[in-house]
Amino acid sequence: MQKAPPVNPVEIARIALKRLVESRLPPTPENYTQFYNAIATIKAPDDKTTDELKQAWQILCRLDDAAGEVSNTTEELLSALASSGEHMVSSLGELQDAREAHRTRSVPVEETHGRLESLLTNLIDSTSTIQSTVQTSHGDLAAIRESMRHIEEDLAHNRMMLGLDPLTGAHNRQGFDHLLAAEVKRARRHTGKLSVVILDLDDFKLVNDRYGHLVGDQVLVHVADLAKAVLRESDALVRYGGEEFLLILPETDQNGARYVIDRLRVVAARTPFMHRSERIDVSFSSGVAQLKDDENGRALVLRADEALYRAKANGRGRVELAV
Ligand SMILES: Nc1nc2c(ncn2[C@@H]2O[C@H](COP(=O)(O)OP(=O)(O)OP(=O)(O)O)[C@@H](O)[C@H]2O)c(=O)[nH]1
Repeated sequence: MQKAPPVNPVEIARIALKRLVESRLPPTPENYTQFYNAIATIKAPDDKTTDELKQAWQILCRLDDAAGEVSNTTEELLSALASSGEHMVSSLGELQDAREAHRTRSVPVEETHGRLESLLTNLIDSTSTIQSTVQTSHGDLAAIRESMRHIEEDLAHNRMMLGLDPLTGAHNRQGFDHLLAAEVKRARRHTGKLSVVILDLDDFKLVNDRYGHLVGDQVLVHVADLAKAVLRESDALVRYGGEEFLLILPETDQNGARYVIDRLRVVAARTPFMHRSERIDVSFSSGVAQLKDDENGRALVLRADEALYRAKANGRGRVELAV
């Protein structure tokens, strides 16, 4: 699988930093800006597939919202119809009583009596027609409500699949924005603790070159599985780039995040990927950032990315904490 082209400023900033490190220029703001602008110009988001995916994602979210609203409205309609149905049944009874009372009273005016009786009969007829319509609509709406429930389930499933990377089963970039925004919000409401780790496999190109892309893919799946085993239920694993993963760690400070990385390193060393009885060891570099007050998700990820590139520049296989 090829690395997706950059689609947002964080991605562009990430590549700019990488190129800056590779070119061995001092990381001054001027140099950074120059690289950023150059890359933003060259690598504008032009990948149709990614754009289409993004649109499909947005449509799905909107559809999901709309389905929720229709479902609520239907529910309200159902209860309104049920109560007005009850109303009609009781007025029907009242009308019948009135007709009965009128009949039993000896009213001499025959004509008035006749008119009144036919009026009451009409009223009874129309009320009973409305009542049977209400009954039919009630059945129809109940059926619509049931199919809406199925659509909601399908949409939820599609949205989940759209947010997952098909190779590793980790969340993909599409699902990531949504997840991170939700976790930043949650952190603000609770303890405020949230850390993000970006993890990049070292010299992964060598694995592909030596064993082929398919084996490279299997190694990526292996690493994702190890990460999933190490993470808590509430943590999220994102396939952030080709051979890059991002961990969202709620309720976790920098030290906790570092602990998670160390655990993953130990587990990866103990459980190497085996290819035809040959051991393929993977090492990774990582950058950790803990959410600051008044910082948004993008800025948090950018700081983790900067830390990652320091880890790469300082010799690989290491973890660096963001400043
Ligand atoms: N098999 C496989 N390889 C991938 C995938 N996505 C990216 N890659 C490969 O990952 C490699 C990344 O290479 P580089 O960016 O040079 O990084 P690296 O070799 O890991 O070296 P450093 O990151 O600098 O330590 C390339 O060979 C990509 O083809 C994928 O989905 N499957």
